[in-house]
Amino acid sequence: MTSRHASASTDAEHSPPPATVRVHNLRMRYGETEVLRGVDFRVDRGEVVCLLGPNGAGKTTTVEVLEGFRRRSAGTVTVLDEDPAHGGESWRARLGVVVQSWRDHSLWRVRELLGHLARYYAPYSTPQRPRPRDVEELLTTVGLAEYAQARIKNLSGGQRRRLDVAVGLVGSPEVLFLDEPTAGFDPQARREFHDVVHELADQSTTVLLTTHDLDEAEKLADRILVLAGGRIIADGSPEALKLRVAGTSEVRWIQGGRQFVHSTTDATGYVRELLCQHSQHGQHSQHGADIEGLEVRRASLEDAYMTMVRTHESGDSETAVRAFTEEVAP
Ligand SMILES: Nc1ncnc2c1ncn2[C@@H]1O[C@H](COP(=O)(O)OP(=O)(O)OP(=O)(O)O)[C@@H](O)[C@H]1O
Repeated sequence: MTSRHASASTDAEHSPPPATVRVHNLRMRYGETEVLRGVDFRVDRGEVVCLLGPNGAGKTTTVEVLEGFRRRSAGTVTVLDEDPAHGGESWRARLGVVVQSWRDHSLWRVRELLGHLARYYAPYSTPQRPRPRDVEELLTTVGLAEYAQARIKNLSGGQRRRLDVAVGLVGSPEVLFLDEPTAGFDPQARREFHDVVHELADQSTTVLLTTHDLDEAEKLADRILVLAGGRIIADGSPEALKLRVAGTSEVRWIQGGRQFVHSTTDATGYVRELLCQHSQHGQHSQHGADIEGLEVRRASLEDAYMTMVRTHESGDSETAVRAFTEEVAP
């Protein structure tokens, strides 16, 4: 556990901070497909929250709705007490955004682009939050000082991503949305980025980021949200989620040539039931195949998450939501 997590929980015990982000019954439909089916969560001021979920779960969609870039199908959403669908320029200036792919301005030089964006934020400066951030300092913070004069098109993927992060930070945002910010980062850049996020949180900046990296989520997040099957199926601190799965085990077996995995808090009972059910059906049962390769092991957070993802990807998202909610959700 980092000191960041410790101090956040101590503060929260004394006075709950105001919500920066409120999402209630958010729904999003693309044509016939309903991607978000009633998403509920809140993010308090100064919290770092990681949104996890398998590919296509709707993480980017959710973040884009919060940023005001995408109009939701239904539900109530506020960010800094405004509905993002109607947020004006002064609201937008209080937000920082790092999108997943951003490929404009390739002929600009790094310092030139940041300086240009910085000027946009100057009218929105307040005594509590001077805007913009100092561009030279920011270049150093994100490790781009020696590339200040480079043209953006000549940056490597990881350097480009560092610039994306700098663009998100230049306006000294009160809330920062980051969509897979460390994709393409080398380990050093990743660690530096984690330090930046910890500093932001210390300055009461609210951070919502998506990632596929559970290790990163565990290091950064005060709270983890897991989105699957169109809903938030787990919401808790990394420690709380780990504690909840610490008592669970994973039962794996092969039947009819297929691998099965089930998470349970009662591995013995589950295995007994599994074998009994099977022997009742007998060799000529409708299942028709023996259980082989039976294995029981204690599940980690990653195991539990992967079980949910596998079930989800097999097309049985209702079961995935149910299974993971039973085991993990608070
Ligand atoms: N503009 C769009 N029109 C139609 N379908 C879309 C659109 N944008 C996203 N989708 C679909 O909505 C679903 C959710 O996409 P989204 O990008 O929000 O998921 P994600 O959780 O961010 O995925 P990943 O982890 O792969 O980035 C996907 O099935 C995607 O194909």
